[in-house]
Amino acid sequence: SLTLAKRAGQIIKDVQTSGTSLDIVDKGHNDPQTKADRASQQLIISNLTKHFPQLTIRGEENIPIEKSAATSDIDELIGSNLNEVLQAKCPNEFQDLQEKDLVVWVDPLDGTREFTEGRLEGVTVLIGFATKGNAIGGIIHQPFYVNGNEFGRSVWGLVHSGVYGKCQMNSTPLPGRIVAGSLSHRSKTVVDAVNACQPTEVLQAGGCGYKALLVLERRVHAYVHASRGCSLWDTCAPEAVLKAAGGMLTDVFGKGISYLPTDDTSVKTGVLATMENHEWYAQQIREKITML
Ligand SMILES: Nc1ncnc2c1ncn2[C@@H]1O[C@H](COP(=O)(O)O)[C@@H](OP(=O)(O)O)[C@H]1O
Ligand SMILES: [Mg+2]
Repeated sequence: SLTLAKRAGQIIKDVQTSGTSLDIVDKGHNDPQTKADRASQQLIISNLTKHFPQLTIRGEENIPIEKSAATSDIDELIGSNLNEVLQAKCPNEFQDLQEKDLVVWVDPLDGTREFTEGRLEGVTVLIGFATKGNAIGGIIHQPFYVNGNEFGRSVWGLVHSGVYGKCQMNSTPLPGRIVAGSLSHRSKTVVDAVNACQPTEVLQAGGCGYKALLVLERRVHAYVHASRGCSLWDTCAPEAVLKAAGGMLTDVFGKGISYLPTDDTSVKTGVLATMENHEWYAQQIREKITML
């Protein structure tokens, strides 16, 4: 999956630099899909299915998956990521997990609105793993990340094991109370919930995966999205990565999210993510907001 997330990121970059039409399909209110979303999902799901046919896989895009999209160059690339992956210790409780016990939630391109508008930092590829309804592992790949000579990065985590890849935890305490909120999906309730947290600063940014990285690296104190708009593929990988680092991602009222493979994939009670003081934020929101 790490290999696939990186390769999908390259496909997204290739689409962006090709300068050709993004072939945008409007999936509904403020929910675009581009050819990069479709190609990324084809690649990830066809290859995962080829290697692990018994997995339950749910992807954001409603497209038929073609077996021919699984290519052998992926098999060769997997070797180059094995060392990185094998450094992680698999916790005892997951050692007996079988393919059929896992549900994989795939967001092939999180932050599509930002992608179409050229705000590329917020674009991520998200692959999350759940068992018995709980998020246990996840990859957040950020194809347009730039840091010196580094272009693109993957951050991944396994609950009770740790967080791996390229992330830089801010070690100095962050002043004030900085709350990250949506840039492209703002309603009165979304704004009210952010304000309920008494922010000293609000950072509007695109993408659920990107905002989870802001929380993880302690560039914001909390990510709050009081909307019914996020889906399980948006939150599974971010939740697993944050939990692996000792943080939390729940609905805005502080209640856990179930990742069982139901037909209804929307996270109807919003998203709250923090590394500390999670319950305080949930309490502030509960006092001001009763329903979304
Ligand atoms: N009100 C809403 N309507 C539609 N989609 C929403 C939404 N709120 C959040 N989302 C989805 O949640 C993800 C993060 O949103 P945001 O950037 O506003 O934080 C985006 O995923 P995708 O880009 O994968 O479609 C977006 O589509
Ligand atoms: Mg998404």
